[in-house]
Amino acid sequence: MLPLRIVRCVASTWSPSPPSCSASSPLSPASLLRAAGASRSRFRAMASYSSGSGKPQRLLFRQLFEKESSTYTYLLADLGHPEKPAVLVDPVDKTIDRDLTLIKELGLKLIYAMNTHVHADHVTGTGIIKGKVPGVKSVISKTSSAKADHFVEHGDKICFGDLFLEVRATPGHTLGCVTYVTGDGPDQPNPRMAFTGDALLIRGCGRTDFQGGSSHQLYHSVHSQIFTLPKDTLLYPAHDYKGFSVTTVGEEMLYNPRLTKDEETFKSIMENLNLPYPKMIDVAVPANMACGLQDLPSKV
Ligand SMILES: N[C@@H](CCC(=O)N[C@@H](CSS)C(=O)NCC(=O)O)C(=O)O
Repeated sequence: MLPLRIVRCVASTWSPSPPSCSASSPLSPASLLRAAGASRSRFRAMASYSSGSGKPQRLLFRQLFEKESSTYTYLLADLGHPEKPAVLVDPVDKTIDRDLTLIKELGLKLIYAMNTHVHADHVTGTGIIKGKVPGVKSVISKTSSAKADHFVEHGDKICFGDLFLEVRATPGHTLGCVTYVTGDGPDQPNPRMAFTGDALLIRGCGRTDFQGGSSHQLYHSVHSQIFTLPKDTLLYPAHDYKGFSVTTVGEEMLYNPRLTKDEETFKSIMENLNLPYPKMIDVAVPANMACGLQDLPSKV
């Protein structure tokens, strides 16, 4: 377990011209913060898999679903980098083989298996992935107090190739929840994309009745860290129970039935959800505090 931070930004506000990254040596600060210099003509040859503006994008993006817990896992990779470095956000133990087969078929190099928070309804796939793919590092927020290889905090950047994700602290569903947001810059995905975990669900939000949850914190997290993103930012939650797959900041600011209300009304809504505890909570939380069997021997 290394206390190594992935990249620490000097301030919690985002630079308009963020540094570019490279995954050739993912943990070296020099490669993580390499000055922008990649050839734009190289980008034009890349296939576009993201829902961008028509301009060819270097991001490969896949939304993957685990149906028992209604969990979304996200695969992102930099196709513009020779190694095609990739990250998985919120992998689930039950769908690891599917995800790793896809990564292999697409010729990607998985470097980080990341969690938005300590999940209560399913066991994360990060620990088992580490055992199956040598070199993959697990990532979770420091505030979560869970085990992982790397702990991130608000303001950090997680680089894969020349793309990166910003870390935004969005506590409220749990104390350690973070939202990962694609970078702000000319060669980063446009529109931006935010992986909100359980902080913001489509037309809903994460419950706040256990794991250090707080409706006060969640209200302020969403309003200060998610609703301040550009309105066309695509929002991808960790769960959906209604058949939705993606939303936008603008859409949720208009139509989210909880977070469009004033804070007192929001608190009252959250106090009266009356949801049963997740079926797997007693298994999932202890396992996920160890990042899902973090220290399994390799080649499980
Ligand atoms: N029935 C499911 C758990 C459903 C649930 O509680 N979902 C959580 C996110 S996973 S901890 C939640 O925050 N839901 C908010 C909502 O409004 O539904 C199970 O037993 O696993």
